[in-house]
Amino acid sequence: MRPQIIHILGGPGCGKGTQCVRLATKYHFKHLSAGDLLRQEQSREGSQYSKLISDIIKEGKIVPDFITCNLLVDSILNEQKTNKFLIDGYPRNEENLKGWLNATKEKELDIQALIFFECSKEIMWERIKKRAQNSNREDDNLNSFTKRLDTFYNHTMKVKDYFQSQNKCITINAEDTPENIFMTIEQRLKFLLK
Ligand SMILES: Nc1ncnc2c1ncn2[C@@H]1O[C@H](COP(=O)(O)OP(=O)(O)O)[C@@H](O)[C@H]1O
Ligand SMILES: O=c1ccn([C@@H]2O[C@H](COP(=O)(O)OP(=O)(O)O)[C@@H](O)[C@H]2O)c(=O)[nH]1
Ligand SMILES: [Mg+2]
Repeated sequence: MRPQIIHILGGPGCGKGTQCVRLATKYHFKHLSAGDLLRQEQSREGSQYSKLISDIIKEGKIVPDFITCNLLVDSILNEQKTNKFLIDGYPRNEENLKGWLNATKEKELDIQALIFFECSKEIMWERIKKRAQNSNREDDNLNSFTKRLDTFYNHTMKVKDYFQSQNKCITINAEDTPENIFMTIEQRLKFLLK
C-alpha cells in the first residue's frame, strides 16, 4: 500500500508536537518533526549544512527545501514498521510545498490531510515561554518567536490556503487543553484514523 501522509501545521508553540505524539502512540503513525530532523542534521558531525540551519532557525526563517525534503523522504523510505506518517511542521512555505508535491508525486506518497491548529499569538508565546524552561532551543526566546510568527503569518498561511483549495484542510481550535484538543482531532479525523 502507498505510504499515507497527514501534515500538521500551526504557529510556533501552538502544540503540534504534543498532539503528534498522542496521535502517533494511539494510531501507530511514525511521527516525523521537520524541525527535529533539521536540528539533528545541524548537530550531525560533518554536516555541511550545520551553520546554515542554525542561522536560519535563530532568524525564524525557513531552511531551503532540498535539505528538509530529503531528510523527510529518507526517513519515510527507511521506515520498516509502518506506512502511516505524521509530518509535523512542514511544508512551511510555497517553496517547501512545491518541492514536496514534486517529491510525493515521484515517490507515490499519498497526502491525505492537513491538520491546521488555530491559536492566538498570546497563547503561543505563553506556551513557548513554558517550553523554554527546559528545551535548550536557540529559537525559544522573544526575539526568535517574533520572527517565527512573522514567517508563519506571511508564508505558512499560504500552504494552508493550498490544502483548503484541495478540500484537505481540517482546522482545529488549539486553545483548549491537550486532552480536549486530542478528542476534537479524533472526532474530526475519524474517517482517516484506524
Ligand atoms: N493544549 C495545550 N495547553 C497548554 N500547554 C500546551 C498545550 N499543548 C502543548 N502545550 C505545551 O506548550 C509547549 C509547546 O508545545 P509543542 O507541542 O512543542 O508545540 P509546537 O510543536 O507547535 O511548537 C510545550 O511546553 C507543551 O508542553
Ligand atoms: O520544514 C521546516 C521546519 C522547521 N524549520 C525551521 O525550524 C524551526 C523550528 O521548527 P519546529 O517545527 O521544530 O518549531 P515549532 O513550530 O514546533 O516550535 C522553524 O522556525 C524553522 O526555522 C524549517 O526551516 N523548515
Ligand atoms: Mg514542534
